[in-house]
Amino acid sequence: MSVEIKICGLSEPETLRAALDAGADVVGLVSFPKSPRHVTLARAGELAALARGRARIALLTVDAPDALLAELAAAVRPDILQLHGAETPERAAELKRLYGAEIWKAVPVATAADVASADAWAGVADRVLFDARPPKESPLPGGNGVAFDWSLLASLDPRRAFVLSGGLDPENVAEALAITRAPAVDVSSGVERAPGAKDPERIRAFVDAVRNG
Ligand SMILES: O=C(O)c1ccccc1NCC(=O)[C@H](O)[C@H](O)COP(=O)(O)O
Repeated sequence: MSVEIKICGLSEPETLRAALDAGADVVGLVSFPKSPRHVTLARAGELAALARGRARIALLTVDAPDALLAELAAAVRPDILQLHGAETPERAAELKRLYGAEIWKAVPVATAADVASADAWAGVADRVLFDARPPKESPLPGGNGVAFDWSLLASLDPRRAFVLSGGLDPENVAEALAITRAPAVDVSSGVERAPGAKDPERIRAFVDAVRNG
């Protein structure tokens, strides 16, 4: 089966189109004001309208309050809610009920125990997204362009619905897939020319590296 590709942190129509044209399966919109990839409510709605029907849309939030989530969900109509904060399984289940979207829960990984902690999300998260632990000085819980030790995932059942994330790029994704046999990959910094500025050429190179090694 082909590996699912998510390009995250798209914030401009031009680069969103590049991701869609390259064949991304999922496009991610970040609502987190400290992020260089943050999109306003209006921009999120505009980008979602461009993507709808061509790729699934992931809305990424970090402990967003109810009122903001309701506004974002109305504007974006996300297929996926990707949670990067301290959400509990109960909160995630509530959001799934409210918005009828898949839940992808980011789990930061540095050790085997971190990977095992993902079991707490069984039956609640449709996917666990294994991401690197953010560097101490980073204001961002994700999107830091940092990889973790991929061998920590090597014994996971590839039939399990997980997403490999963190520090992937066109140059390393084939090796990451060979080690983890991940059914899906997620990238942000690795397809940028500067923080928040996606590079269409690197987006195409990433998709090509996943599809063709
Ligand atoms: O991308 C951001 O700026 C961001 C901000 C706040 C929470 C999460 C964020 N990104 C999460 C993602 O889904 C990234 O794609 C994932 O962490 C991988 O990022 P990268 O290592 O830069 O490829």
